[in-house]
Amino acid sequence: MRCAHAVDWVRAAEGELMARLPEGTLMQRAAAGLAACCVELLVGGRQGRVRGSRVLVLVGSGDNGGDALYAAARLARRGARVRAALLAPPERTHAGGLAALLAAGGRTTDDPAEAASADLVLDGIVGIGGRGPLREAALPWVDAAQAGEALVVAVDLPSGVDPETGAVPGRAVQADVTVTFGTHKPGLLVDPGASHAGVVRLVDIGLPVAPEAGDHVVEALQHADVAALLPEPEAESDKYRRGVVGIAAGSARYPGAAVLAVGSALRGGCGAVRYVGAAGADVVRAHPEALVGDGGPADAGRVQAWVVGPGLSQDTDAERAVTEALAAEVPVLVDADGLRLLARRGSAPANALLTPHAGEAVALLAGVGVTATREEVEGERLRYARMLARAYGCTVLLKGSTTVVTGPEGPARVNPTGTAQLATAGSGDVLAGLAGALLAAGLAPRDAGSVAAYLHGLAGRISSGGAPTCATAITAALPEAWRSVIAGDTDDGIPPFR
Ligand SMILES: NC(=O)C1=CN([C@@H]2O[C@H](COP(=O)(O)OP(=O)(O)OC[C@H]3O[C@@H](n4cnc5c(N)ncnc54)[C@H](O)[C@@H]3O)[C@@H](O)[C@H]2O)[C@@H](O)CC1
Ligand SMILES: [K+]
Repeated sequence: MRCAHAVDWVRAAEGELMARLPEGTLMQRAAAGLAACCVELLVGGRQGRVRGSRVLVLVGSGDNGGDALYAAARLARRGARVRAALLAPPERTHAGGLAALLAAGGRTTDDPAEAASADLVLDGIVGIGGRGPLREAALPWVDAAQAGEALVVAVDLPSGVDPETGAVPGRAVQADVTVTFGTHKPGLLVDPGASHAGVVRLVDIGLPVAPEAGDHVVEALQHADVAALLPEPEAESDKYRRGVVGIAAGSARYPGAAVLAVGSALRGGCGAVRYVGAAGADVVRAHPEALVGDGGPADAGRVQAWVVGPGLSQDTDAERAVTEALAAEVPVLVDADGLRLLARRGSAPANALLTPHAGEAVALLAGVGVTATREEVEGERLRYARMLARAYGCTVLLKGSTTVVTGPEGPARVNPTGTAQLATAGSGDVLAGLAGALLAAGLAPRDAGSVAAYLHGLAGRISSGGAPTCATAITAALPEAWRSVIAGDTDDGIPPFR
């Protein structure tokens, strides 16, 4: 599991550690890790070696600039031609770092053309002390670097990305690689910040970051974590013991949503799928193994979890389905039209899992008296997901370029497997059915939501392979995604936090 800690925690943990270590130890650990990563990139890059390669360091006024300068000094000692652009006045530039770089043969520069011709640009403008967008003085350098061929390596965090939220309030560095110290920062794991970070490398500087300590605020599952959560049939299992999921979805106008949700639920690890709603004939035709009833959730017989909402419409039958599913006293996943109906109530049972996209999140927020736009939700998805979880008193899975799953308390989970190819009609219905099946199989709402998002993202990648995909193909790829997780295949192929 990858964990991210809040900035205050990082500063406190660094303070405690620094008090026990000789001065400068942590910065040297950070700089050594950063330099090692740059060496690897330069050796693997167009120069094929460190000696003679051109490195430009963008240096801000804080310790982030210090890290960058010390790392650059190490590269200069190995023969790189290093230039430093000092973006802050000399008295606010890290003195020790600058002295080390000059002693190693590096020079300062005022010429942004250096950024255009560099092999590697180090962004040491701001780290966890950064607030707001890139400032004026940095722009010519960053523009030249991004227009050129250089690999852009962000030090701790791409400058211009909010460390806590991942918000990008204006211009920010677009990094190829981010080398972060001690722990991930939340802004690296959540879009839009995550999309600016490129591949994220973590350098251990000795902070006590074990997930078991529970000090982190954001976490991202990896293959092994998901494998440990997946339901597995036991020798004595039968379809009822494995769990039955009820699906109240689809309408005369949108039968496809029901067909898709049932199809993914059938591949989601529970024992049986019961369907109720207006699309029974279509569901049976597509999935003869589904159990189909004509009443509402209250007449459906026993299930271990409900999924209510995909393609349901918002008429009185739909309203009844939502009311009955919520009253069933089993975990209930509410999606799509179900969310619009739920917004009118302004609350949900504690074992509910709400799965809005940003637009539905806006409606849910309005239901509890909060006005926000879609763009605001997408810009600060951690904050709004948490706000919804607290207001409705249950677990919320906020879909989007980084899907966030969170309860009212505890770390938020962000999904690392997503791909823009998942933004296709019916994809949400597939996710809902899959998560509902996992709920019925006994996973807690947070686990069911995050495991479903993980598998759904993998299946999207498998079915896409870079080409457009569709909801039916995503469903068909779910077994392969599941197998790759339990086989312990490497998850290196997943660009981190994209
Ligand atoms: N605290 C520690 O023990 C360690 C800190 N480390 C490094 O130190 C960094 C934190 O250092 P600082 O606390 O000095 O903070 P930063 O270096 O992140 O930046 C703070 C400085 O930047 C200015 N600033 C804020 N927003 C800006 C913006 N948008 N544009 C330009 N300037 C802006 C502030 O006025 C302040 O002078 C970490 O990100 C990490 O790189 C590492 O060396 C590891 C150890
Ligand atoms: K930085």
